[in-house]
Amino acid sequence: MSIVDIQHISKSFGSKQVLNDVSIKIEEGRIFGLIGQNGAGKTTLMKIILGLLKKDAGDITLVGEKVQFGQTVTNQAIGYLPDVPSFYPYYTAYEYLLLCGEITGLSKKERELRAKETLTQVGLEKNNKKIASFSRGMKQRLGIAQALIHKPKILICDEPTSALDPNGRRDILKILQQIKHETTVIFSTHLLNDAENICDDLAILHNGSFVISGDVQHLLNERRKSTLFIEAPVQTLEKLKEAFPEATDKNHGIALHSASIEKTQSTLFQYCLEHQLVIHSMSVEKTTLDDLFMEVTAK
Ligand SMILES: Nc1ncnc2c1ncn2[C@@H]1O[C@H](COP(=O)(O)OP(=O)(O)OP(=O)(O)O)[C@@H](O)[C@H]1O
Repeated sequence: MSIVDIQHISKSFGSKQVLNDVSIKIEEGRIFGLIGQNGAGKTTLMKIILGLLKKDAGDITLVGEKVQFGQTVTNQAIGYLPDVPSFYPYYTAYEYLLLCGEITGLSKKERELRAKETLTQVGLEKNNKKIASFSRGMKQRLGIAQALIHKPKILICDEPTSALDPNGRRDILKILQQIKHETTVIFSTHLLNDAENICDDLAILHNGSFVISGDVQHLLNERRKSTLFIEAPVQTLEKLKEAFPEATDKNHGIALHSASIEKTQSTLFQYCLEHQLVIHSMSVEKTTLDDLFMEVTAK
């Protein structure tokens, strides 16, 4: 079931058209990656979903309700983590979440419970220090806890990993993966590796339009490459190069290009068996999100 339905959204700033008739349905219980280069319009679209920015045309339906600019009814279903979240530095994480819970209208008992639950979700439950001493990664995790305090159906994160080191990024991606069954995650990024690691679905925004969208694994499988890599002892590689003259050297093995990977794979296996050749590994070159992005944005 789609939890967010974006239909024919357009938005310009002066003469600059940032979004040009974009439509997409976002499915419940999945992680949706909104991918695009800097300035592609990701934040603009997120702000329109949040009712914080006026669209020029189109409609957005969120959990069955139409999003209206300036009205916050639909935001009860959303938790939002801006790209640079700001906090009161002299609070502890727990105190800060109690305050957020109060602003959201939770009762004292509910906010105490939710503050503890969300801190556990983001791995900050044992931290009693003031937020001022937090690393960027800890602040980002606290930002997620704050966005989840009212148990939203959707979490929108704007570039949540962009400013983090590898450990901080890994922590955030892990949290997003853990919560997706309860909270549909929409996150924007230009870090293709992060998107490939955790997104179920994605859409790539380029020149104001979605140039491609869909299930990530499906999109990558559709573009499966036609190169086979073989790693083997030197003697085997030499014999294979004689038998398959089209093979080229690659790293510590050989690469074989073929229109029919399966056929080549089986011919090669057969050849190795017949000649009693040992191979270490045989793999099909993987298409990455980076490859896909380059392909669809080059047009
Ligand atoms: N309030 C505004 N007034 C004028 N131009 C704006 C405004 N907000 C955004 N823009 C322009 O719209 C374009 C898209 O901006 P947006 O912030 O949505 O991109 P983004 O994909 O989120 O980029 P980034 O990854 O750098 O955050 C940019 O060229 C930006 O300068």
